[in-house]
Amino acid sequence: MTQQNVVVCNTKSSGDLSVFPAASAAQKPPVGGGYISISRRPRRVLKNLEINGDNRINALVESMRASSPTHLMSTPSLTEEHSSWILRYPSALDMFDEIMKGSKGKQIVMFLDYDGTLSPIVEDPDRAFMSNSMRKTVRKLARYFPTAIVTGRCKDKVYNFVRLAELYYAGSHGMDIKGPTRTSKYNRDSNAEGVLFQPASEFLPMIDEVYQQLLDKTKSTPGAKVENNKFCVSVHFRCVDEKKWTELLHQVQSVLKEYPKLRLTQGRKVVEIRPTIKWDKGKALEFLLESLGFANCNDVFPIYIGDDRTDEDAFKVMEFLQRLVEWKQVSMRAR
Ligand SMILES: O=P(O)(O)OC[C@H]1O[C@H](O[C@H]2O[C@H](CO)[C@@H](O)[C@H](O)[C@H]2O)[C@H](O)[C@@H](O)[C@@H]1O
Repeated sequence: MTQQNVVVCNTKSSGDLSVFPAASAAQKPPVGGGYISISRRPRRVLKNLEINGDNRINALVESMRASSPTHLMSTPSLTEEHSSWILRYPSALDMFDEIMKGSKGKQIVMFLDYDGTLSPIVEDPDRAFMSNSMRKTVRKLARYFPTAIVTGRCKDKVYNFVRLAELYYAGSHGMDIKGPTRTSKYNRDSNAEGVLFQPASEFLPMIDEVYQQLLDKTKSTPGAKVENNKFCVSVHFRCVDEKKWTELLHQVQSVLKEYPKLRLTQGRKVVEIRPTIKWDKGKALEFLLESLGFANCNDVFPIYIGDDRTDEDAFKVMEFLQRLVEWKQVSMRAR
C-alpha cells in the first residue's frame, strides 16, 4: 500500500480512532471481523459538515487544512498531537501476528480504498495511477480472498485505473456497486456477476445539474477542479491557493443552498457533494458481505484498508480496533 500509518480498527465500536474512538458507533456491525484502517495523521472532528454560514465555512477550511497538511512534521504542536495519537492507537503492522491469529478459521474479505491507499496522492486527480506492482499485489490478493475496491470515485473511472475484472467495485462512496465480470473461486457459485446496486439512481439528473453549476461557479478560482463522480461531485482544493479556500467554499455553498437533498462531506483537500440518502462506504461494505453470503456470520474476517475521512464510514461498522488496543496493552505490559 502507499506510505501511511496503519491502524487496525475494531468491530462494534467505531472505526478510525484518529478521529473518534468508540463514541461514534452509529451503526451495528454486520459481522465480527477485522478491519485495517490506514490513517496518516490525527484529524480534528468536524461534526456537521452542512455548509451554512461563515462559522461552518471557517471550520471546514480549518478541518481541511488539518486533514491534509503540507508540512506536518515541521509544525511542533501537530507533531506532538501525532505522537500521542500513535501511542494510543497502535499500528496494524506491529500487530500482524495477532491479526493472523484472529483471522484463523475465518474467511478474510478485503476492502480497499483507492486514492491514497492503492495510488499515491497527486495533484491531478485524473493522473492518480496505480503502479504495476500494486496491481500485481491486488491481483494476488483477489486470488486468495474476495476483494472489493470501495471509493469516492466514479466506478468506471476507478476501474480504468485498476483494470482487474475479478474484483468488486463500489464507486461513488458505495452508491454504485458492481460484482466481478470475471469469475474467480469466490464468485463461481454465487450470483456475484449479478451484483449491481445503485441506491441513488434517482439523483443522477440532479448531480449532473449541480456538476454543471459548480463548473461554472468555480471557473473564476484558479486551480479549482470539479470532478463528476456519477452519484456525487468532488470539488478539489489541492491546487487552489489556501487564501482562496474560503472563497471557493462560498461558491460551493451558493450552488448547494438550492439543493436541500444534497449534502457536503470532506476528504483530503476535497469537498464532496452527495445525496442525503443513508448510504455510504459502511453500508456498501455491509451490502457486499451480504451478497457474498456472509450476513450475520461469525466466520468472516473483513479487512478494510483506507486513508481518508470517508473511510471512517466503513470503520464505524467494525469493532476490531478495540481488540488491537487490548493486544497492544498486553504486549506493552509484557515488556
Ligand atoms: O474514496 P477514495 O478512493 O479515497 O476517493 C476520495 C477522493 O479521491 C480523489 O481525490 C483525492 O486524490 C486525488 C489524486 O491523488 C487528489 O488530487 C485529491 O486532493 C484527493 O482528495 C478523487 O479525485 C475524488 O473525487 C475522491 O472523492
